[in-house]
Amino acid sequence: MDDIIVVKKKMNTESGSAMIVNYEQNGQLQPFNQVVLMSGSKRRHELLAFMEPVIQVAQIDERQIEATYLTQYQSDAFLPRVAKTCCEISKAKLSKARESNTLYIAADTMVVACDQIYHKPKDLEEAEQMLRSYFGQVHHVVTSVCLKTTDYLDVFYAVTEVEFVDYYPALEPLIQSYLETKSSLDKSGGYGIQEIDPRFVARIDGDIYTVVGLPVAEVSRRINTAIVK
Ligand SMILES: Cc1cn([C@H]2C[C@H](O)[C@@H](COP(=O)(O)OP(=O)(O)OP(=O)(O)O)O2)c(=O)[nH]c1=O
Repeated sequence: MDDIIVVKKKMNTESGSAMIVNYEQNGQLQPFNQVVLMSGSKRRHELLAFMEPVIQVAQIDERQIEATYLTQYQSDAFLPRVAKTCCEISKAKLSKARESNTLYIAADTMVVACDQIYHKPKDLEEAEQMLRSYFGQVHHVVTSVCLKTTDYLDVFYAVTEVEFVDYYPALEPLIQSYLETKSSLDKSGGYGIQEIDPRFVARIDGDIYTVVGLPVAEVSRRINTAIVK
């Protein structure tokens, strides 16, 4: 993709990596009388509840798509390479979305830490390794979004930078009690920013809802803008 455009780069951070980037745009949003959110994520359901969406879940092989596009984008720096790959996963979630008068929405969230993609942990041991690796470090959370009506496609990604505090021993019981909840297991990167102890977090640079799984203000803005056009 040569036509990647940085739409917004509002955050004046040291690394300047909190941003929203267009990936693919075609056509104009058409009138719709229902919204379908293609996601099994409870967080996304809550964040988009104001649109009263119908919920469907796409069955796709995310790891296969990931392998294909990480190869295709291998000349990019790691973060945009992952983010573009993440966009392809969101697109794939809508590949069978064909009903007319319907706005389809899909998203995908990936955590990039230590130059790796952190997926959902396979067990609590992996969740613990992921969680501990964040302390004293900066990592990035990418959420891609695909908006689709019959002749309209808008795919973009948002990046939020998250910094955890340096580890200190008094955090230990807080880490343990978070892991005991087991709620890390269904989350990319093994944690939920909305549920970890707030003392873990030193800084969030970007939209916190990008971390939770859907940059909902940007979604809402794009839909409204498209309607006005
Ligand atoms: C990093 C992070 C992720 N998450 C969640 C959001 C997503 O539900 C999940 C990322 O996995 P995804 O594969 O993006 O989504 P999903 O499998 O839950 O749902 P679907 O593919 O059907 O849309 O991690 C949080 O809730 N909080 C966080 O801080």
